[in-house]
Amino acid sequence: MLDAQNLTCVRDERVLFQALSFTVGAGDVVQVAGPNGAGKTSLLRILCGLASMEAGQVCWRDTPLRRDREGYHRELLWLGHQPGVKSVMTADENLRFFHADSDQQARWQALEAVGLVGYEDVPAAQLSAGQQRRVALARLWLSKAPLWILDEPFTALDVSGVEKLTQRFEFHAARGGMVVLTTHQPLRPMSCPLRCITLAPGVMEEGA
Ligand SMILES: Nc1ncnc2c1ncn2[C@@H]1O[C@H](COP(=O)(O)OP(=O)(O)OP(=O)(O)O)[C@@H](O)[C@H]1O
Repeated sequence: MLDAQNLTCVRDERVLFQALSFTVGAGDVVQVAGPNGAGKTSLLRILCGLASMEAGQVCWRDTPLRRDREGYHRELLWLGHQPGVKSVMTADENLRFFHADSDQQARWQALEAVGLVGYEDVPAAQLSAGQQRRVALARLWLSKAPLWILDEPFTALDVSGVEKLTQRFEFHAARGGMVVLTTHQPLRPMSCPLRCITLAPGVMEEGA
Protein backbone atom coordinates (compact mmCIF):
# COMPACT_ATOMS: atom_id res chain seq x y z
CA MET A 1 0.00 0.00 0.00
CA LEU A 2 2.81 2.42 0.95
CA ASP A 3 5.62 1.98 -1.50
CA ALA A 4 8.96 3.77 -1.09
CA GLN A 5 10.92 3.50 -4.31
CA ASN A 6 14.65 4.25 -4.57
CA LEU A 7 14.61 7.12 -2.09
CA THR A 8 17.73 9.23 -1.86
CA CYS A 9 18.02 11.98 0.74
CA VAL A 10 20.85 14.49 1.00
CA ARG A 11 21.07 17.07 3.77
CA ASP A 12 23.91 19.55 4.14
CA GLU A 13 25.75 17.80 1.31
CA ARG A 14 25.65 14.50 3.23
CA VAL A 15 23.89 11.47 1.82
CA LEU A 16 21.61 10.17 4.56
CA PHE A 17 20.28 7.29 2.51
CA GLN A 18 20.43 6.26 -1.11
CA ALA A 19 18.21 4.08 -3.32
CA LEU A 20 16.18 3.01 -0.28
CA SER A 21 13.16 0.89 -1.23
CA PHE A 22 10.58 -0.86 0.91
CA THR A 23 6.86 -1.42 1.11
CA VAL A 24 4.43 -1.27 4.00
CA GLY A 25 1.44 -3.53 3.60
CA ALA A 26 -1.79 -4.07 5.51
CA GLY A 27 -1.04 -5.26 9.03
CA ASP A 28 2.63 -4.25 8.99
CA VAL A 29 4.50 -2.45 11.73
CA VAL A 30 7.79 -1.03 10.48
CA GLN A 31 10.39 0.40 12.82
CA VAL A 32 12.94 2.84 11.38
CA ALA A 33 16.05 2.59 13.54
CA GLY A 34 19.47 4.19 13.57
CA PRO A 35 21.66 6.53 15.59
CA ASN A 36 21.05 10.25 16.12
CA GLY A 37 21.31 12.09 12.82
CA ALA A 38 20.99 8.96 10.67
CA GLY A 39 17.99 10.38 8.83
CA LYS A 40 15.00 8.72 10.51
CA THR A 41 12.91 11.89 10.84
CA SER A 42 13.93 12.92 7.34
CA LEU A 43 12.68 9.59 6.00
CA LEU A 44 9.38 9.84 7.86
CA ARG A 45 8.82 13.39 6.64
CA ILE A 46 9.50 12.25 3.08
CA LEU A 47 7.01 9.41 3.50
CA CYS A 48 4.45 11.97 4.67
CA GLY A 49 5.13 14.23 1.67
CA LEU A 50 6.42 16.95 4.00
CA ALA A 51 10.07 17.02 2.91
CA SER A 52 11.92 16.89 -0.36
CA MET A 53 14.23 14.16 -1.60
CA GLU A 54 16.92 14.06 -4.23
CA ALA A 55 15.56 11.01 -6.04
CA GLY A 56 12.85 8.39 -5.85
CA GLN A 57 9.15 8.48 -5.22
CA VAL A 58 6.58 7.43 -2.66
CA CYS A 59 3.34 5.81 -3.76
CA TRP A 60 0.19 5.20 -1.79
CA ARG A 61 -2.24 2.67 -3.23
CA ASP A 62 -0.14 2.62 -6.41
CA THR A 63 -0.45 6.39 -6.91
CA PRO A 64 2.52 8.75 -6.51
CA LEU A 65 1.93 11.11 -3.59
CA ARG A 66 2.39 14.17 -5.74
CA ARG A 67 -0.69 13.19 -7.75
CA ASP A 68 -3.09 12.99 -4.83
CA ARG A 69 -1.65 14.58 -1.69
CA GLU A 70 -5.08 15.41 -0.26
CA GLY A 71 -6.37 11.88 -0.67
CA TYR A 72 -3.21 10.52 0.93
CA HIS A 73 -3.37 12.90 3.86
CA ARG A 74 -6.96 11.86 4.56
CA GLU A 75 -5.67 8.31 5.10
CA LEU A 76 -2.58 9.29 7.06
CA LEU A 77 -2.08 10.13 10.71
CA TRP A 78 1.28 11.80 11.28
CA LEU A 79 2.62 12.57 14.73
CA GLY A 80 5.98 14.34 14.83
CA HIS A 81 8.47 14.09 17.65
CA GLN A 82 7.19 17.18 19.44
CA PRO A 83 4.36 16.51 21.93
CA GLY A 84 1.95 17.78 19.27
CA VAL A 85 -0.53 19.51 21.56
CA LYS A 86 -1.64 23.10 21.89
CA SER A 87 -0.69 24.23 25.38
CA VAL A 88 -3.56 26.71 25.93
CA MET A 89 -6.17 24.08 25.11
CA THR A 90 -7.41 21.40 27.46
CA ALA A 91 -6.81 17.74 26.70
CA ASP A 92 -10.37 17.41 25.38
CA GLU A 93 -10.11 20.60 23.31
CA ASN A 94 -6.88 19.36 21.75
CA LEU A 95 -8.59 16.21 20.55
CA ARG A 96 -11.58 18.19 19.27
CA PHE A 97 -9.21 20.51 17.38
CA PHE A 98 -7.75 17.61 15.42
CA HIS A 99 -10.93 15.52 15.23
CA ALA A 100 -13.75 18.03 14.88
CA ASP A 101 -16.19 15.29 13.91
CA SER A 102 -15.66 13.35 17.15
CA ASP A 103 -18.16 13.42 20.00
CA GLN A 104 -17.23 14.04 23.59
CA GLN A 105 -17.83 10.45 24.65
CA ALA A 106 -15.36 9.16 22.06
CA ARG A 107 -12.78 11.77 23.07
CA TRP A 108 -13.10 10.95 26.77
CA GLN A 109 -12.83 7.24 25.98
CA ALA A 110 -9.64 7.97 24.05
CA LEU A 111 -8.27 9.92 26.99
CA GLU A 112 -9.26 7.08 29.31
CA ALA A 113 -7.41 4.64 27.03
CA VAL A 114 -4.20 6.61 27.51
CA GLY A 115 -4.68 6.89 31.28
CA LEU A 116 -5.88 10.50 31.48
CA VAL A 117 -9.18 10.10 33.33
CA GLY A 118 -9.70 13.25 35.38
CA TYR A 119 -7.47 15.36 33.13
CA GLU A 120 -9.99 15.99 30.33
CA ASP A 121 -10.47 19.67 31.18
CA VAL A 122 -6.93 20.47 32.28
CA PRO A 123 -4.97 22.82 29.97
CA ALA A 124 -2.15 20.96 28.30
CA ALA A 125 0.34 23.48 29.68
CA GLN A 126 -0.42 22.14 33.17
CA LEU A 127 0.24 18.52 32.20
CA SER A 128 3.55 16.74 32.55
CA ALA A 129 5.65 15.95 29.47
CA GLY A 130 4.48 12.35 29.46
CA GLN A 131 0.84 13.38 29.93
CA GLN A 132 1.10 15.83 27.03
CA ARG A 133 2.49 13.05 24.91
CA ARG A 134 -0.44 10.87 25.95
CA VAL A 135 -2.90 13.57 24.82
CA ALA A 136 -1.30 13.55 21.37
CA LEU A 137 -1.30 9.76 21.29
CA ALA A 138 -4.99 9.64 22.25
CA ARG A 139 -5.56 10.55 18.61
CA LEU A 140 -4.63 6.96 17.78
CA TRP A 141 -7.83 5.91 19.54
CA LEU A 142 -9.95 8.40 17.52
CA SER A 143 -8.41 8.34 14.07
CA LYS A 144 -9.79 6.17 11.28
CA ALA A 145 -6.64 6.63 9.18
CA PRO A 146 -5.18 3.28 8.06
CA LEU A 147 -1.60 4.57 7.95
CA TRP A 148 0.13 5.90 11.05
CA ILE A 149 3.55 7.51 10.73
CA LEU A 150 4.92 8.27 14.17
CA ASP A 151 8.22 9.92 15.08
CA GLU A 152 9.44 8.68 18.46
CA PRO A 153 5.96 8.05 19.91
CA PHE A 154 7.39 6.44 23.06
CA THR A 155 9.28 9.57 24.12
CA ALA A 156 8.42 10.60 27.70
CA LEU A 157 6.11 7.62 28.24
CA ASP A 158 6.42 5.44 31.33
CA VAL A 159 6.35 1.65 31.20
CA SER A 160 2.55 1.43 31.24
CA GLY A 161 2.30 4.07 28.51
CA VAL A 162 4.70 2.12 26.31
CA GLU A 163 2.67 -1.04 26.84
CA LYS A 164 -0.69 0.67 26.08
CA LEU A 165 0.75 2.09 22.89
CA THR A 166 2.29 -1.22 21.81
CA GLN A 167 -1.07 -2.91 22.33
CA ARG A 168 -2.69 -0.20 20.23
CA PHE A 169 -0.27 -0.93 17.39
CA GLU A 170 -1.17 -4.61 17.60
CA PHE A 171 -4.88 -3.79 17.55
CA HIS A 172 -4.45 -1.46 14.55
CA ALA A 173 -2.35 -3.98 12.62
CA ALA A 174 -4.81 -6.80 13.34
CA ARG A 175 -7.44 -4.73 11.52
CA GLY A 176 -5.25 -4.19 8.49
CA GLY A 177 -3.75 -0.89 9.63
CA MET A 178 -0.11 0.08 9.10
CA VAL A 179 2.39 1.71 11.42
CA VAL A 180 5.75 3.24 10.53
CA LEU A 181 7.59 4.54 13.57
CA THR A 182 10.96 5.56 14.89
CA THR A 183 12.12 4.68 18.33
CA HIS A 184 15.46 4.37 20.05
CA GLN A 185 14.20 1.62 22.29
CA PRO A 186 13.61 -1.97 21.20
CA LEU A 187 9.99 -2.97 20.69
CA ARG A 188 8.79 -6.04 22.51
CA PRO A 189 7.77 -9.02 20.35
CA MET A 190 4.39 -8.24 18.83
CA SER A 191 1.43 -10.26 17.60
CA CYS A 192 1.79 -8.70 14.13
CA PRO A 193 4.58 -8.66 11.53
CA LEU A 194 7.31 -6.31 12.75
CA ARG A 195 10.10 -5.20 10.45
CA CYS A 196 13.04 -2.98 11.11
CA ILE A 197 14.79 -0.67 8.65
CA THR A 198 18.14 0.47 10.00
CA LEU A 199 19.67 3.70 8.76
CA ALA A 200 23.30 4.35 9.54
CA PRO A 201 26.10 6.09 7.69
CA GLY A 202 26.86 3.84 4.73
CA VAL A 203 24.39 1.17 5.88
CA MET A 204 20.77 0.53 5.04
CA GLU A 205 19.39 -2.76 6.21
CA GLU A 206 16.02 -4.30 6.47
CA GLY A 207 15.50 -7.07 8.97
CA ALA A 208 12.76 -8.92 10.76
N1 LIG B 1 15.97 20.84 6.87
C1 LIG B 1 17.23 20.45 7.05
N2 LIG B 1 18.25 21.20 6.58
C2 LIG B 1 19.52 20.79 6.73
N3 LIG B 1 19.88 19.69 7.39
C3 LIG B 1 18.91 18.93 7.89
C4 LIG B 1 17.54 19.26 7.75
N4 LIG B 1 16.79 18.30 8.34
C5 LIG B 1 17.68 17.42 8.85
N5 LIG B 1 18.93 17.79 8.57
C6 LIG B 1 20.15 17.07 8.94
O1 LIG B 1 19.99 15.73 8.51
C7 LIG B 1 20.54 14.83 9.47
C8 LIG B 1 19.49 13.81 9.84
O2 LIG B 1 18.48 14.44 10.63
P1 LIG B 1 17.22 13.62 11.12
O3 LIG B 1 16.44 14.54 12.01
O4 LIG B 1 16.54 13.01 9.97
O5 LIG B 1 17.94 12.46 11.98
P2 LIG B 1 17.33 11.39 12.98
O6 LIG B 1 17.85 10.05 12.56
O7 LIG B 1 15.85 11.52 13.06
O8 LIG B 1 18.01 11.81 14.34
P3 LIG B 1 17.53 11.71 15.88
O9 LIG B 1 17.65 10.27 16.29
O10 LIG B 1 18.52 12.57 16.60
O11 LIG B 1 16.14 12.24 15.97
C9 LIG B 1 21.04 15.67 10.63
O12 LIG B 1 22.43 15.80 10.52
C10 LIG B 1 20.34 17.00 10.43
O13 LIG B 1 21.16 18.07 10.86
